[in-house]
Amino acid sequence: MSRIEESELIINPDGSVFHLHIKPGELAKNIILVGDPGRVDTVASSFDKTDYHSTNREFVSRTGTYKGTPVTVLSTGIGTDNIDIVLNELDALVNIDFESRTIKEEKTSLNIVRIGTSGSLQKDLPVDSWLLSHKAIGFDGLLNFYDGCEGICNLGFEKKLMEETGWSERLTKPYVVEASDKLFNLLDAPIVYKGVTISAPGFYGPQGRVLRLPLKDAQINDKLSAFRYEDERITNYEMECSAIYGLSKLMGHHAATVCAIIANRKAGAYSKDYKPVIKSLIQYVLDRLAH
Ligand SMILES: O=P(O)(O)O[C@H]1O[C@H](CO)[C@@H](O)[C@H]1O
Ligand SMILES: O=c1cc[nH]c(=O)[nH]1
Repeated sequence: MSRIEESELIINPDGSVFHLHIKPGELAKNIILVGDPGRVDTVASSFDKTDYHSTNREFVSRTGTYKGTPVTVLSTGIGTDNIDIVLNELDALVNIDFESRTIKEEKTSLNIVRIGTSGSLQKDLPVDSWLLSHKAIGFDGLLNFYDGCEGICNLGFEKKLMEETGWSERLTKPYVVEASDKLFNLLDAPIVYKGVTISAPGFYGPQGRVLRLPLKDAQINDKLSAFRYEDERITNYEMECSAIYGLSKLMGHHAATVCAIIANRKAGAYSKDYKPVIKSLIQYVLDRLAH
């Protein structure tokens, strides 16, 4: 087994991994990812007890138990570039031996649930609802850097999407990846909307928002809302799901994203107060994980 060099897997003097500042053994198998560091204590406040905590940059974590089930909650900050750090370091914590710097023979598979906020692309998908992402479309391009990505992507969906939107050559190629069946089924319920989520590499132009700068394609959101692939439609925008789904699949972890819809882009509406919606979504996810 070849040794991973100091420059490739950076371990801090206290034995924790470079960005997350978490040590092997301090991570639960059930992981909740949130974008906002301020959301971490909203999750951890429901724990029976907290055993470990860490803070570095936007990466804040708490590990404890909820109704006896071990859970780690970790903030990712915004964007799929951060997800590259988070997923690689979470995987390293369980699947690389930090002493010998070698990949472990026996792999651990994590359950990763992202609880986020999102903007709807369909008029009938109201603000303050919950949406579970069956598929994610990465407008960010991150997964395209990893070998084997074609093997886990829906190439037919990608092709039709590029054809129907007149995808510009100047943009990175979109990739389409699925949630883990196991976690999707665990989080599914009649009150939860299901859909296909775009992860955008920005909040404004990349999600079709115009403040002062005009877009290259002013019709992009209309095209995306009208698009259909088999029986599925594109439902919402956020900024992390695609990379979580893609990297989890490549590394052998389970992942699902469930978001509170805080804006309806077609109706021009914004939630009056999304915090209680997120709070009840957190409770819902914790109860499902502890079931
Ligand atoms: O509320 P979070 O989890 O951060 O999710 C959404 O909110 C941020 C943008 O405001 C992006 O991270 C997007 O994905
Ligand atoms: O419209 C929205 C709302 C939340 N998060 C996003 O990325 N987009």
